Amino acid sequence: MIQATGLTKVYGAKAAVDRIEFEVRPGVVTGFLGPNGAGKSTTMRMILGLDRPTAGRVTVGGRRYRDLPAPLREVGALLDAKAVHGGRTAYHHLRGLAAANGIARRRVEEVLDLVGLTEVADQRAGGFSLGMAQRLGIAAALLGDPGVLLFDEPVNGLDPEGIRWIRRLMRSLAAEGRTVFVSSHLMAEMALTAEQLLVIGRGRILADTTMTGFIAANASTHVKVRSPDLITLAPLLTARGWRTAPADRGSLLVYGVSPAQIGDLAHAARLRLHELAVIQPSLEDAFMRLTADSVEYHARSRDVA
Ligand SMILES: Nc1ncnc2c1ncn2[C@@H]1O[C@H](COP(=O)(O)OP(=O)(O)OP(=O)(O)O)[C@@H](O)[C@H]1O
Repeated sequence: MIQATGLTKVYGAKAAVDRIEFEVRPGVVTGFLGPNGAGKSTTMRMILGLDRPTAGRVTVGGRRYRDLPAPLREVGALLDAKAVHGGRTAYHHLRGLAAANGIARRRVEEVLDLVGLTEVADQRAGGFSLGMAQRLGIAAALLGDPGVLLFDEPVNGLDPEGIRWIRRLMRSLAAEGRTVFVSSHLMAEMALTAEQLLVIGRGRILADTTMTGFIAANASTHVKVRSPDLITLAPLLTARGWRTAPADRGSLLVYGVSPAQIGDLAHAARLRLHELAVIQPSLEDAFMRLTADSVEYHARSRDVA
């Protein structure tokens, strides 16, 4: 369990993290989302004792990181996969960490095997691809068999097989009763991995809820209508007070209405429908709507292709 109370970090005149309160519980994967500059890394760094809070506190299993007697056995973290001494082999990197933390040599072999690096254990980590470096970082996080795991952008640079592997790993670590806290900008991936969500914007908590609750609360289902008679159909839809938005060619999105209502309307007007589909909102839809006011650096729409 990770607990923050009144957690604050001020840089100069700016509060990067502003009196936040949260609990990250064991047994589920909790996603940590926020636009660029929202305060995610600062929060993770404070959890790991790498930054000192300006005010408030954050604890792991009831204790601040710096008060943990054997930190690696309590918390494992992947923050920056490339922050490895490049001249060392993967094995020696892990062996050094294990020795410094009183962890048996046998465990080094176990974690190498777990992340699929056994065959390259004797190669220098400096020559590793980003994907291999991510795996090595994960091996280091798992070394002390900790109950709490933090992953900052863990799927960066991974191929689809690697992404799927991480997703399964995180879910199985949570299913074993561990606390798994993961940040990512990849919404579709997060939607598949996390059950619980913590959303931050401009240093404040914007949402602390389940994945399904978050999407339901911040985005609505809508219906996609494709019709060769759209020119006639569209005004009939808006005349009913239904909000519409253009979709791809020859189709419209209609909000707050069922497919049956649209089908009946089209039938009564003797208009043809070629497609009528319920579109479930995505995590990205919900996230964009919730954080629209919290984004630090907006691209002006005409700057975007
Ligand atoms: N060492 C520092 N000195 C001054 N300002 C900082 C420092 N570290 C972070 N900040 C500022 O604090 C805010 C939060 O930054 P942080 O890196 O925690 O955001 P983030 O949510 O991790 O962003 P990203 O998604 O871009 O990684 C930003 O405005 C950032 O510029």
